[in-house]
Amino acid sequence: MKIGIIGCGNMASSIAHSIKQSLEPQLFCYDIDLDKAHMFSRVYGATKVDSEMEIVNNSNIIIIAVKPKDIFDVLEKIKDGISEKIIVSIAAGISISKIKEVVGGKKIVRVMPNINISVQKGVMGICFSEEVTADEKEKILNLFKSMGEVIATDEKHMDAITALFGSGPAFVAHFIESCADAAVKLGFSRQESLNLILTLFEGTVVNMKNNMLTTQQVKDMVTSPGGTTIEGLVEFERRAVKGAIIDGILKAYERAKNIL
Ligand SMILES: NC(=O)C1=CN([C@@H]2O[C@H](COP(=O)(O)OP(=O)(O)OC[C@H]3O[C@@H](n4cnc5c(N)ncnc54)[C@H](O)[C@@H]3O)[C@@H](O)[C@H]2O)C=CC1
Ligand SMILES: O=C(O)[C@@H]1CCC=N1
Repeated sequence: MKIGIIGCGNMASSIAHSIKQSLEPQLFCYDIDLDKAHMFSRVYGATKVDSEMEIVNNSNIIIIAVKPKDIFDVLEKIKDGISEKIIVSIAAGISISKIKEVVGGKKIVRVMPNINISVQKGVMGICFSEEVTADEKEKILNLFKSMGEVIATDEKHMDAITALFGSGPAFVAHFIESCADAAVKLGFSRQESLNLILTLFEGTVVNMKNNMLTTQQVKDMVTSPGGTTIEGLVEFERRAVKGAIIDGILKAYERAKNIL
């Protein structure tokens, strides 16, 4: 499989790291920032090329991993070489029809991954333009399934997937950080706090999954009448923490719908 990557930033690195764990693709890379392309090629064993079009000429699958504001520039540069090749866009909020406005009726795949793909624990949304054949869909689905859980979906759900799962790692990190700050406030060192809180999160997730526990069951098991936990939960409710988290995700969703 020949995979070309245009834009060698955070997501491209997560994708390359993940692909290298399970598959043996031939990787090609290009970035307008030459240092980034150089570093990427060294770390992931990718062949560095000198232009967007060279990526297209060398690859069957072209992953565009630039910021949404830069994608149309890239599409303009490659549109005449795409032909039957598969274009994969991971840009937030950029629809297949917007991409088609530049490149025409080509084989386009829109994917919304998250950084957790680098440890094969991503949650990804994926949708296809009608030009992509059933065989090609299967090939692309298998590629991304090697990086985590894939939701093959109607494009109308992609902005919600962006808010929930694309942005999700940052939201989870924010909650982890809040707990670690509390631990520091209570006298634990910063490093110790982070490690302990990570184990708290990991342990809770594994416990819930292995024992098929609902959130309510966990809360009931932990919360003693008149005890410590209810004090914390009541304060969270008083401060509307749950509402704030839901509103934050909805803000991210609105932004995904209006990214440009
Ligand atoms: N960071 C994340 O967690 C996620 C990001 N995304 C999407 O992935 C895309 C990339 O995001 P990041 O990796 O975070 O950005 P980034 O800023 O880390 O990487 C983008 C790279 O594109 C390069 N670039 C810009 N214009 C270029 C061009 N014309 N040709 C070649 N390279 C060019 C930049 O130099 C940079 O290295 C965005 O569209 C974003 O919406 C999607 C899901 C999650
Ligand atoms: O913040 C962003 O716009 C990108 C899309 C999803 C995660 N990061």
